[in-house]
Parts: sequence; C-alpha cells; structure tokens
Amino acid sequence: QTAANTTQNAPAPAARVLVLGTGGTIAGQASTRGSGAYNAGKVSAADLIAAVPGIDKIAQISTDQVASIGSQDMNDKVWFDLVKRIQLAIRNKEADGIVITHGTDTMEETAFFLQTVLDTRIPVVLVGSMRPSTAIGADGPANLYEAVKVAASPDARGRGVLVVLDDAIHGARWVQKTNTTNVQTFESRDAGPVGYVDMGPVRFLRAASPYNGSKLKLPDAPPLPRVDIVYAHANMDGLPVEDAVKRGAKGIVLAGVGDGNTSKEAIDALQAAAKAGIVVVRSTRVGSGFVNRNVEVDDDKRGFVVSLDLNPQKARVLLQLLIANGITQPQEVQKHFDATW
Ligand SMILES: NC(=O)CC[C@H](N)C(=O)O
Repeated sequence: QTAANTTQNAPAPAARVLVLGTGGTIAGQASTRGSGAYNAGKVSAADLIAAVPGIDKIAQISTDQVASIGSQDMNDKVWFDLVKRIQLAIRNKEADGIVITHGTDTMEETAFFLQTVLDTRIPVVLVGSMRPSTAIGADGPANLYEAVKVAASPDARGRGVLVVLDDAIHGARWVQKTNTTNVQTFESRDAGPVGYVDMGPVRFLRAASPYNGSKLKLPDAPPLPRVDIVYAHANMDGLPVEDAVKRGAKGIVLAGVGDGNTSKEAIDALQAAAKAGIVVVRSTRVGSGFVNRNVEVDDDKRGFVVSLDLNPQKARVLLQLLIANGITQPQEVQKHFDATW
C-alpha cells in the first residue's frame, strides 16, 4: 500500500469540530502599507483550516463564517449571531466541539459573554494569534491545531468556554490579554491556566467545575443595555461619571485605582448615579487581585456593587446581561457577581 492509500483508508477521526470564523489577526494578511502592517479578518476560517497540515487527522472539521472583523470592532450583533449559530449546532447535534477564531483584542470579553449565556457541556474554544497568517513565524496554524485538539477532547467537556493560545488553555472567567504584541500574551493571573496542550495529550490541571446550568438569558435582539466604563486616575473629578449618566448609561463600571478606589468627587458622583437607579460596579485598573466590599469605600451605604476579580471589561459584560434580565438591585447584582467565582 502506498502512503496515500493508507491515509485514504484510515478511519475518519471520531470527533466533529465546527470552526466558526469571526476574523482577527489569525485571519490577517500583510498590507501594502509596508513593513509590519496588516489587515485583520481577511482570510476565511475554511482557508485557515486548509493551511494547517494534519488538522483533519484530529477531528472531522466543518466551518462557517460568522463575521470577518478585527476584534476591536466586536459588537453585540456578532455576539448574538455567534450564540444563535452555536445554539443551532447544539440543537442539530452538529458537532462535539466548537472552535471560534477571533481577534485577541477583545477575545476575553467574547469568551466571558459566551460563558455567561451558553448552556452546554460541549467544549467551546476561542483561538487567535498575535502574528498575521502571512508573517514569518505565524503562530495561528499551531494555535488553531491546538484549539481543535482541545475542542475534540472528551476531557474538555463541561469546562465552560476556553481560550487556547501558545500551548495554554485558559478559562473565560480569568483569562486576559497582558501584552500588546508578544505571542505569550494571555494570562489568567490570579488562577493560572486550566490546562496545557502541546505535542502530548490535552492536560487539565484541575477537575472540571460542577456544571452550573443557570445561565443568563439573551434578549431577543441586540443591543445590550448601555454600560460605560469610567477609568480612574490621579486628579480625578466627577465629570466622567456625570457624562456617563447624561449619555444614558444604565450601568457604570469603575476601572478604579488600587482596590477599586477613586477620588472623593468621583465617588460622590457615583453615589448620585446609584441613587438615580444606575447600577454602579467597582472594579480595578490594576489587572489582578480582588475588589472587596466595604474596605475603603462604604459600599453598603453608597449602594455600590464590587466586581471581585472580574476586570472592568468583563464586569461590564456581566452587568449588561444582568440589566437585560431586569436584575438591577445592588444586592441582587452583587449576588450574581459573587456567583461567578
Ligand atoms: N493579535 C490580534 O488578534 C489583535 C489584532 C486585532 N486588533 C484583533 O483583535 O482582531
């Protein structure tokens, strides 16, 4: 038998993985603008898969293109389309695992959004790259191979939404981008990765968390309610908070200094917003650690919620979904933030 025949007669891989394309650097192509320049989201998911040798040996792969954007343009419409496409795949029993190719800029937000609304034990794995597909040493093909390997792994079931880049598997709850350009950009600072994927088997470091089927409902159509992030700094006044209120924000997340702090003026403006029924969540710009209740700020008195270790961009997503579900009382909102932990 020739090698070609052997390949032809080899049994098809057992796992079926659906790859959904959304764009990003992984689908990026060099630009005529010159050295280092590229345009995100130019290459289809099908073409990306075709460029990864041996990927068809680890899963039967199908592809669908949901969007073709740089993830800096990620928006509610694409999020809703993604959820609908994934729910369709689950209903039709189309796949044993799902991979989403995605830009890295907002990958942590999409991952956490999906984790908060999707009610499934099927592995959902987001993957991207830091170098465009046309770059020397492109990291996309290896990352895509590893993401499909994780999505096809029975051991990945029931672990929620995962992010795979650079041999590491991260949980949506903890992962964040930490470097603007380095291929080793994703970290789960307070928790560490949930596992590793390399030339060997997929390895998880912890037991899968108990399955929590109670997910937040998605409204029938976008957009999600407006929640603004206010970034704290030295010499802070109350104007950014007052501006958010004027624009009609239904919620405000403070990217606070330190343990979710900000100046007296800004805290008083936030208290006035909370009194007017706007949900105020204190998070931190620091990048790791918890924001705890009632430490330097009297959250009980001022009517605030704390984000624990959810970073501002993830706290914003959770708050949007809670407000969309009619959950706006600070104590109730706090319970939901506590329950993500
Ligand atoms: N490396 C990346 O994926 C970042 C590039 C691009 N801005 C994106 O998020 O889609």
